[in-house]
Amino acid sequence: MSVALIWVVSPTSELSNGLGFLDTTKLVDASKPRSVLKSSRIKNVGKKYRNKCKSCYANADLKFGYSGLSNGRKSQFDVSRVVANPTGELAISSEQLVYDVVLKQAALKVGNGRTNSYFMIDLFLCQTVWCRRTDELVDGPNASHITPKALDRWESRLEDLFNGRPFDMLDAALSDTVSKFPVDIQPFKDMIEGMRMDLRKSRYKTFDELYLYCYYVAGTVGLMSVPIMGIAPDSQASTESVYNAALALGIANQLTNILRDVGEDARRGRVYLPQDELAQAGLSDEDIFAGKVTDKWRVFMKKQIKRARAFFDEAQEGVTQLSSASRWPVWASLLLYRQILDEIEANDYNNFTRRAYCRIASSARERKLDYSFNMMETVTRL
Ligand SMILES: CC(C)=CCC/C(C)=C/CC/C(C)=C/CC/C(C)=C/COP(=O)(O)OP(=O)(O)O
Repeated sequence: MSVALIWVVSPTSELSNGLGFLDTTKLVDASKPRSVLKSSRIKNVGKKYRNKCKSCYANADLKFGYSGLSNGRKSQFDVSRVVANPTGELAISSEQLVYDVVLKQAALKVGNGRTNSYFMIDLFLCQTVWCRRTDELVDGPNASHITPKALDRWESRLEDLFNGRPFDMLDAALSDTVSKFPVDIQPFKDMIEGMRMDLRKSRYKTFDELYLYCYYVAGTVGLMSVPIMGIAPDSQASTESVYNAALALGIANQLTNILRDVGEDARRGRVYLPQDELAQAGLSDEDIFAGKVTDKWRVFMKKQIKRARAFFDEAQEGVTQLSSASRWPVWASLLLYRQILDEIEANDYNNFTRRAYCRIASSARERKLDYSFNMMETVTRL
């Protein structure tokens, strides 16, 4: 089971118009028309987000007052979540907006994961197959033929399968899963939106923009997974905090992927790094295309790695709350994926021409991963 889940938790996927936003939503510009969804979000922003606590967000430098899941809940609406967009207008951060989806998911009843393990693998596979097929649309062999229209068709197929009208056998398997578990369509739609974003965009001005992309392509997978994995019956944690941790794991994985693949992405003309942070570090796209490891690059990378680790830390707190059947494989995947960050460091931050791999457990002890192993042992005893 563990092996299956380790791979199950690796699809790349993404969020949509369903979320009601594509770029940061303006708080103050009343002159432009907005959708009803956007307006209602804006109205509720103080109420809805005042208990939100994450801070591994925004600027890797400035906002590392990170406070995790179990502490640091803020009693006031967090002003630091309101960011200024490049034109100087105040806007709600992507993290705030994504959190709205977390709250929506958390309101659905989650089971305790007391399901036959093989059955659970089947369910995961259905979901993973769908994520993989979605990802293949923009990353697979036919990617150059994929248009926004094709993604629209994929989305209506998704709606059909959620309504019990699957198109093919694979859709039918997922259709069956979503009829048995409290799985919401939103993260699935949002993943398709991530594919749309990938079609139209190859640069991210700020971390806020990148965060949204990471939610679309990976955070969604975390949200989709919780209802199937289930929460431990004796867990004292709130459902919201478990979803938050799942979201954080998706974001952490995607940020890690991005840092690992800088060179590969640059060769495809893509830079998934916040442009403003590159500029602050005295770097530009040209430096990335040149692919030279300089001191400036090392400093920049250290901050990016620190941020990714903060998301892993946040995720870690939620893993122990999962049902016992899901805990171990999620832990294993978290530890293995986080190791990629160590590998980037070990490669002296050369992620232009050297690919960082996560080494498999057998060599872990020589690689001084005793800590990780102790953690795994602890978790399996829980
Ligand atoms: C922590 C709690 C409470 C629950 C866990 C919830 C889960 C399973 C979260 C994991 C989410 C996840 C696996 C997101 C996908 C992340 C990602 C970047 C996958 C990379 O996919 P590929 O495209 O296959 O990567 P490669 O580029 O290596 O091929």
